[in-house]
Amino acid sequence: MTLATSFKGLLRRPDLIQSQGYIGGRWLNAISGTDMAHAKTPRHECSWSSLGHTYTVTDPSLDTPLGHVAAMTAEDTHVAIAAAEAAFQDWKKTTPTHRGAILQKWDRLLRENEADLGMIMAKESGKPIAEAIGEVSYAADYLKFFGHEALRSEGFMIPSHANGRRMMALRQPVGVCGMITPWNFPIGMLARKVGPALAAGCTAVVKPAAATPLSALAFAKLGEEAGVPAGVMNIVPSPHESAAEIGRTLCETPQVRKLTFTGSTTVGKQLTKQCAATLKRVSMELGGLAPFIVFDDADIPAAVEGLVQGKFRNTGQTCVCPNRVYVQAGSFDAFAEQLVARVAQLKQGIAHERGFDLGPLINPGAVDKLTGVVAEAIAHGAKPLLGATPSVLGPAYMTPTVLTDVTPAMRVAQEECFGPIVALQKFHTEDEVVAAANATEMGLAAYCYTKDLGRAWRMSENLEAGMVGINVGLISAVQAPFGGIKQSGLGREGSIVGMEDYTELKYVCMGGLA
Ligand SMILES: NC(=O)C1=CN([C@@H]2O[C@H](COP(=O)(O)OP(=O)(O)OC[C@H]3O[C@@H](n4cnc5c(N)ncnc54)[C@H](OP(=O)(O)O)[C@@H]3O)[C@@H](O)[C@H]2O)C=CC1
Ligand SMILES: O=C(O)CCCC(=O)O
Repeated sequence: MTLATSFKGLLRRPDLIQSQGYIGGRWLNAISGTDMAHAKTPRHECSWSSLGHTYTVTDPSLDTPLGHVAAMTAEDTHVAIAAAEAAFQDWKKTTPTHRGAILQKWDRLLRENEADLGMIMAKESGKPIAEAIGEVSYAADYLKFFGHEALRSEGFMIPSHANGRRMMALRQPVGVCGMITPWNFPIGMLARKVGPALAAGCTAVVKPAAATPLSALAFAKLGEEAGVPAGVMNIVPSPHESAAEIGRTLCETPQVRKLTFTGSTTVGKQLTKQCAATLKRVSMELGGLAPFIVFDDADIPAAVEGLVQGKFRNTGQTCVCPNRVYVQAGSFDAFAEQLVARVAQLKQGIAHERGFDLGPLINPGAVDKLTGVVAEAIAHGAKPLLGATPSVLGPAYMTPTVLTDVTPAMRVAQEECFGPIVALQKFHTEDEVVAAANATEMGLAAYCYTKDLGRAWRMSENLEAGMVGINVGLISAVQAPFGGIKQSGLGREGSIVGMEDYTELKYVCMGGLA
């Protein structure tokens, strides 16, 4: 199966499908690399050809291969870093207006091609097509927002401590930035990192997730058309087997001055350690275990709807998805009943076909892992109100599942469950639920439904999370600072602070003045 055949008739612009990496403004095959024919993961099986190493990208909806993409390695990454370092010398000298205009054009190109980009994303990631197109628009919003923010990266004057001196702080770009992005938001997370980096005058080397290189390469293709100069953004697609060596290269190469990562906490910690040797700046957007708390005084139908929107976004594969649902005893039964009725209405099917709310998970392995978590919960006393049965749709599908009688010790309440599982726990008092919600090392998002204004403020202040939704289940927005506390991450992306991590503040003291 070739990429051209897989996408035949599905795209207005078939040229958005790129199978080569993008380095120094050129579309390149993998240099060569190790012989990956013996790679352990059959889903990313690699092959050798005159075109260089390639690996297979899969459609999780149909469980079929889509085609082959360049299997780049550390060797290609070094070339990309050198290209980014060379490009930085000119890019940092361009005006913010110039950089902003390129980002604005890129924003427009993303919107013009949203149907094609959505299709590419739906095919390789299994994200339902309407949601995938929504993500393209979300990504474009980041480019637009940081296109404007480029003009606002201001330093400041400092009142001098001595006559004849002037003191100021300049904002300057950090330099080459390494970026490692996940499969669950294949374009959104790229735009959230590349937008502020380029706006600040930095250059980038991106390692997209193995499962979703096509979205990243199509994004780069439109960046090229928008006028992003050669070497300013480089994309190094690779199979999972090369992730560790590429990650280490980005972390340990001194010319890379910053690393930004979105993904699991385990990998984030490893990358942070690897960055220590060169004392690199790091931004980490890691796993969540979000509590979703419903008080008796809440609008129960609104809370049910908020939970369904938040939990089932991207078929439950979002770091801010509610993971532990706490409902107060007085409304527990009504909430559970309404929830089950609502979840039963969700339609699941082939991601690139219209009309489905849920798609497959990223791969059959993810289904196996979550099936084990659900089975363990049931073995320890949890009761399925819905689902918990194998899907007939294919190996990467998981039936939407609602469990009750969940206890804090169960894995379903302890581990980030990237899938369509709702785990219900009952609580009695505000103090009890705040303690339970905070009893974790994770602190990304938290949600609370209540009509009591005092309680809304207390919960906003007492929940240990980087982001809190009160009476709302979807909180992501380009204007909002996105990020976690505790072991959910370091730094904030998006919003008016989103460029700070890509700039250095340089203090200048000028003496000998009258
Ligand atoms: N916070 C979030 O938004 C996300 C959280 N997760 C959580 O992590 C779980 C596992 O998902 P998974 O995709 O494996 O997440 P990972 O953290 O493994 O993957 C995220 C990114 O990191 C890369 N990566 C993997 N291993 C290394 C490494 N040793 N060094 C450098 N980069 C590496 C991946 O590349 P490659 O794809 O080639 O392996 C991908 O680009 C999910 O079930 C979910 O719980 C996952 C994705 C996003
Ligand atoms: O799950 C993630 O990796 C990021 C969440 C996307 C968003 O809500 O902005």
